[in-house]
Order: sequence, then structure tokens, then C-alpha cells
Amino acid sequence: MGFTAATPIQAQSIPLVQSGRDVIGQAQTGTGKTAAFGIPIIEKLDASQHKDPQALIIAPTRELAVQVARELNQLGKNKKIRAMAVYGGEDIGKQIRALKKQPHIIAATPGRLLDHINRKTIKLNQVHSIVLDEADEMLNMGFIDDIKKILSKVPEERQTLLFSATMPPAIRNLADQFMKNPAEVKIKAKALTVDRIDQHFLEVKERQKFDVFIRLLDIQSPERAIVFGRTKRRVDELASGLRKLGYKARGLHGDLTQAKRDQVMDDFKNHRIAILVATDVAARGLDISGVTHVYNFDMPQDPESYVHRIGRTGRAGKKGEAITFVIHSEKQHLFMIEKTIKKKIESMAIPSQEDAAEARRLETKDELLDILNKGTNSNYIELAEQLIKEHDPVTLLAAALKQMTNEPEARTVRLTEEKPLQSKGYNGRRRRPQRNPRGPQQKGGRPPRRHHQQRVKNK
Ligand SMILES: Nc1ncnc2c1ncn2[C@@H]1O[C@H](COP(=O)(O)OP(=O)(O)OP(=O)(O)O)[C@@H](O)[C@H]1O
Ligand SMILES: [Mg+2]
Repeated sequence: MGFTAATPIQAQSIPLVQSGRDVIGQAQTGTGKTAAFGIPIIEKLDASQHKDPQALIIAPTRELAVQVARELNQLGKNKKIRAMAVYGGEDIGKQIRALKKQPHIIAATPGRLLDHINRKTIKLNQVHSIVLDEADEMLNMGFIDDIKKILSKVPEERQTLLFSATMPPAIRNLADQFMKNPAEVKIKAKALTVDRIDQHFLEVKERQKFDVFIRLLDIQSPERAIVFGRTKRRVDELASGLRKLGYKARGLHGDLTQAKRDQVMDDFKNHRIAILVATDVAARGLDISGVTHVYNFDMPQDPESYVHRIGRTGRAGKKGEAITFVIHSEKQHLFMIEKTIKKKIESMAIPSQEDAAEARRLETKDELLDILNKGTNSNYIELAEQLIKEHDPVTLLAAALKQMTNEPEARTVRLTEEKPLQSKGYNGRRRRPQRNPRGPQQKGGRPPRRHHQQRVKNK
């Protein structure tokens, strides 16, 4: 895969996992935790045994399950180890047929995995390694009951691994319940977030946000950006507002059909869209190369969410930029984030209309020179010659430049206002009402169930 050296979490976890220990692994975002558990698990697997899966990775979102399966397939290729992703929203019949190919490793979201266990289309009696990726998020999302049920089907003499960039204290309970004398690997760093991510905040009013955001986009012209909104409605409105103004943006959240979610992810990965607008469904684990900017259009629900959201940039040694919009009444939350991540987030001035206009003009100039350099403008030469006879060339060119530039007059987008975060309860633990973390209920799926811990967020 072109890796030349193990990352610190890999160097420390791989031997421990190989020795058979249970491991709790914590290291910053984008530092290779997937391979830290993936490599030793693949090493331990017996490729010739594939009647039933031998290893299980549980992830909080469908996109993450898909990504983990893909990475394990790459890592296991030479050993002929196969991994398969199993997740809600996809046709279960199709999954059952694919399972007949007998993958060695299953990477799954909890709900759909339970469906398969109940239907006996996945049997866990051969599983000797189980990983909870983003373990703390699975607690947040109220998956604990599902996890307990899944673990009760896995043989006792298993190895259990928990990985995440954040390990809030509640994770201890999970470890006490499900792990045997776990070794803790914590990669020490000055801050919880990666140094290579430049972090800023902008104090704005709720109704200013969209306008300020557009100015930022014009000035920073990010190659690839993820913008986080608090609710599905916000994500929808923001994505369609951006599209209306000509930006290549699409929204991602849990109310979209799985086909649509797959399509959006695919378009983002293949550069058909430049801006992914998402709820926290995209905050954890996703590894999309070349994300240069993360914008928190709305403040994240808790400090952990901040860490993971901004961690979608600055991965595998690359640089990144993270900008967070803060409403005055949310200042307290910002301090909590700084305290949690052990780093000061510098403030940034709201860019002026004029700065943005200047940036747009420069962009137009670059576009024009680009067209000039490509030299395929013969269709326009005759018209140009005619125009230049009738008009002053400078005035003429200025008019053409104006036409090429996306002018602010044309920009009227109104978003429904979101309530600012409440300061009560912003202590790093989440209190959430009932939701169905697996997205819309599919035909033939199980009815939504109650969860002990519940989530406020509307992913
Ligand atoms: N040893 C290595 N050398 C170079 N690149 C690596 C190495 N190990 C992993 N990577 C790459 O680094 C990127 C980030 O890895 P990964 O997604 O596992 O990070 P993570 O620690 O799980 O992050 P997160 O906390 O966001 O889930 C991936 O593209 C992966 O292929
Ligand atoms: Mg990860």
C-alpha cells in the first residue's frame, strides 16, 4: 500500500494485538488506527478457513463500515483474506447472497449485523477478534444494547479491541464489562487534535452565517471541503443554497436513501463535487484524501464531535484548515472545546465584502488566463475583432470579466435559523432523545427500538 513506516499507534498496537491481548487504542485522527488493528488481525487469520467469519469490526456508520472493509481487503489481498461490509439500508437479500462468498472478516453497523445474526445468515461462533471502531461514538449513539447482544454471540475466548481518537471516561464501563485486562495504548500528543490542522473560529450572528461562509469560500477557494451543519434541514438548505449560487455542493445525512448516500460519497471522492455538506454522520472515521478544509457552519454538539469533524482534514501527514462559526451565546462551548483538546483556537476576523470581491476578481483573472493558455478560442475571434472595432478594449474586457464573475448581487439565499447550542449539559457527555441511528427504516427492517442512552443530534 506504499506505507514506508508504521505510525506510532501501529508500532505500539500491532505487537500487543498479535500477543493476544485486549487493547484500547487511542491516537489522533488520521494516524492509521484502521491498519493498527487491521494488520495484526489479518496476520492471525487463517485464509483457508472461511465457512464462517473469524473477525468482526463494528462501526457506527454505514460509510465507515464500507471504508473499513475496503481497507482490510487491500491489506489482506496478498494473503487472500476477504472482508465484506454489512450495513443497513442496503437490500438484505443482496447481502445474504454476497455472504455466500464466505468473507473472513465482516465490517458492520450494529443493527444490520443483528438482523443477520437473528436470521442466522451470519454466525459468530468462529469469531476470535472483535473491534469496536469509534467505540465512544457507539456508546453515544445508544448502540450499547445491540453491542451487548452481538458480544453474547461471540465465543468467550475472543480478543476485544476498542479504537478511537477520543476516549471519554464512560468508555471505562464498556471496557470493564466486555474486555479482559485490556492494555491501553495512548499515543501522547500535546493536543487531542493534529498539529497540522490550522484551527480558527469566527464569531458571527446566526443570520450572517451564510453570507460570511460564501465570502470565506471565495477567499479560501478550498479544493475539497466538508461543511458540518447541525440538522438535516440545515444540511439540505445549505447544500441547495450553495448549488443555487453555482458551487458544486451536495448534502449527506441519515434521511437520504442509501443509494443517494452512496452516490454523494462517490461524487465527492471522484471530484464531481467540491463541497460535502453533512451532519455528524460524516464526522467519524471517514478517510477521503485531499480534504483541505473543514467548516463547522454550526458548532458541534460536544468537544469530541469537534475533534472528529476537523479530523477529516490533515490526515496521514497532510495539512488542513478548520474554521468554526461561533454565535456569541455559544462562546462557552468554544472554551470547553479548547479545554478538552488542550489547544487555543485563534479567532479570525470576518472577511469583508471587498476582500471577497477582490478574491473573486482574481479567480476570474486566473480562469481567463487559463482559457487563454489553452488557446482553443477560434470560434470567438471574429466576434472579438468586430467588438474591438466598435468599443474601447479596456471597457470591453471589463464587461467580459464582470460577466465571468459570480457577483454578490445575485446571491440571495435564506436559511431557516437554527437555535444556538444550550450551555447546560455541554460537558463532553451527550444527552440525546430517541432517534434511529441507522437512518430511515427500510422495508423488511426491524421496527425502531429504544436505547438507553439517547442522542439529541439529528444526524
Ligand atoms: N503507516 C502508514 N503510512 C502512511 N499512511 C498510512 C499508514 N497507515 C495508514 N495510512 C493511511 O493514513 C490514512 C488514515 O488512516 P485511518 O483512516 O486508519 O486513520 P484513523 O486513525 O483511523 O483516523 P480516524 O480517527 O479519523 O478514524 C489512510 O489513508 C491510511 O491508508
Ligand atoms: Mg478510523
